[in-house]
Amino acid sequence: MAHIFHLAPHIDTSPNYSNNELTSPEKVAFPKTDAFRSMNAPSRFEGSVFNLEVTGTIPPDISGTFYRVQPDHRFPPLYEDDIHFNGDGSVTAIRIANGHADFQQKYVETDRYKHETAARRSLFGKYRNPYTDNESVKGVIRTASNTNIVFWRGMLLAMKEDGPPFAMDPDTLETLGRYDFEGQILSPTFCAHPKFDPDTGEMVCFAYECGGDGADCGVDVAVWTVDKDGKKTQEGWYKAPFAGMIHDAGLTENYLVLALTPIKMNLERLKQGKNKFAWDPEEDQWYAVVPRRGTGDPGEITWFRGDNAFHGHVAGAYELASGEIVFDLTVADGNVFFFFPPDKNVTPSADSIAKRNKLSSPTTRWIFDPKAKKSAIRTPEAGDSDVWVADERVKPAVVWLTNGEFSRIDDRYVTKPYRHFWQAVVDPTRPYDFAKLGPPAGGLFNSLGHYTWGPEHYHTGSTTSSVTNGETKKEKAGLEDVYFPGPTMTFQEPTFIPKEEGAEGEGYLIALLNHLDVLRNDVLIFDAQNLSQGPLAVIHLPLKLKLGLHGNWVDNKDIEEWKARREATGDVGPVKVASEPLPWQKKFQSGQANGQERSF
Ligand SMILES: C=Cc1ccc(O)c(OC)c1
Ligand SMILES: [Fe+2]
Repeated sequence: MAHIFHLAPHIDTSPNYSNNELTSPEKVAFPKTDAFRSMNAPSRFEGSVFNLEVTGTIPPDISGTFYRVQPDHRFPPLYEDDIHFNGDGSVTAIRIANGHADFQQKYVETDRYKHETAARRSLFGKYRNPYTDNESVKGVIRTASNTNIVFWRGMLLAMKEDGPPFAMDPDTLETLGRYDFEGQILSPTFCAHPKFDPDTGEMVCFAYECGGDGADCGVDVAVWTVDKDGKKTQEGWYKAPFAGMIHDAGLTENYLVLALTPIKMNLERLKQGKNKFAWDPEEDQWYAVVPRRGTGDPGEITWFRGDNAFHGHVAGAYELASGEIVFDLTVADGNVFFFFPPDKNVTPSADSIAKRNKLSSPTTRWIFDPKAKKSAIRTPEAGDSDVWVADERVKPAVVWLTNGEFSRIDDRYVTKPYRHFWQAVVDPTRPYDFAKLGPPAGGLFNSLGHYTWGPEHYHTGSTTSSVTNGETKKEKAGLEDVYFPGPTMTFQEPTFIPKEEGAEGEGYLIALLNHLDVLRNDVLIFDAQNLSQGPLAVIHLPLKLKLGLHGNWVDNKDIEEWKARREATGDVGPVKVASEPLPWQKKFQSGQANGQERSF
């Protein structure tokens, strides 16, 4: 009898691509590339699993939900060489109470999702490149909402920096709609890393490439504060020195620090249907110190520049009594985004060989003086707008060779001196079963680390003098507590679960574990200050998720309190989603749009 694969050989052998482009929308074979292999093979699962299997004991005082988001392409991409970051946002909820855990997962129903569902195929093309889209979706918000999922005033916001957030119901994961802060924020782009001030309840957020239709490769940057009652209280519009990526930020009592990474957009390249970003190995890494209560005057920002490097994620940030800002993040010494190599038209001399596996990514401490002497410069990209740059280039104050990424802290210490941080760690000295597994999808994050800054780096309120010395200290700057699970496993980003009324760092750490051999995930829970003893509980998922980006823990008390406030009879009432197209869409509809000419 003929085997099904002989009757329908295309399932196995014929990818539905020719010349890199999708040929037939009816077939559903995904590319056979690394972006869709191993842990990142398409999953597309939506649903729930009640009462997950557990080994060990989930501490009974844990009561809340771990929300996280992953890119997970719903359909084969229009281009065979598509990247993981272009996948549709799929949100996972691990709900924990009384020692039990339940699982739910659902896609964010963005405008992109709705159009592609109706067509049963991909319509949006390359990562952040509308010139590669199907004609039928010109003028549609293209964000996949796949990078972060945060809890804000009783709703979940699914975020990606290329578009506005989408609001979801924390209980059902139903998508409520696009969220525009009740008409207060109408920018075409937003951020995936808003910061929450634990003292004031404010959300401080930002956007880049936000001056046009969200795809103009421009230098506009905006910063907003929304107070705890949802009212926008501050807005400042600025120009960056060049059109680069601003992915993460740090918040102190008085400043937002933005990290501008030398990975650059280019409109000509975009119009040619090519990559949005290209690594520029000849450009500096930049930081903008922006006052939280600023107005948009270019002189109120101080830009700091240091030697070329690639920013990872921010651990903590705070101000010293001297007024200087301590800003900690991982900084890699080369292009982490190997899929955005240098553009030969921009940097002809660049060495384009991907050397990601050799990158070093230490936790790097900078000390910025907001009162540093600065001068106005002009750049071709910023045109006739002044960019105020500190006269002295910056060097790291401390370089701690932690070799990880996805730094997290106890979020109650955002804006404050902190001692503890956690990372997904790359430990190349540990065994990895390469023969069986091939290259590790997403990177060799084979360990989880807990780091405690030593006494000389922990700045209690009494620190008054400048700690800038111009000399970079390369050192083990504190205690290292690392857990390695075995040669067939990697971790995703960890998230801290605070103990009620606990001191800084007192609580648990939750993280997804990837089993690369059997392609399945577990959720591990650790004593946050003793990772090396191993997990307290292993929650077994019966399926493989994808490699996600970011997640956050939400206490059940907050979920319940806001649920009551969001009832029709509650003091706040139901979430009000956007009711009108964004300004750039209205312009597009009236025919004045920046041209997105390319058609398919
Ligand atoms: C660093 C992560 C990062 C930056 C930009 C993105 O669009 C993204 O999508 C998942 C992820
Ligand atoms: Fe991020």
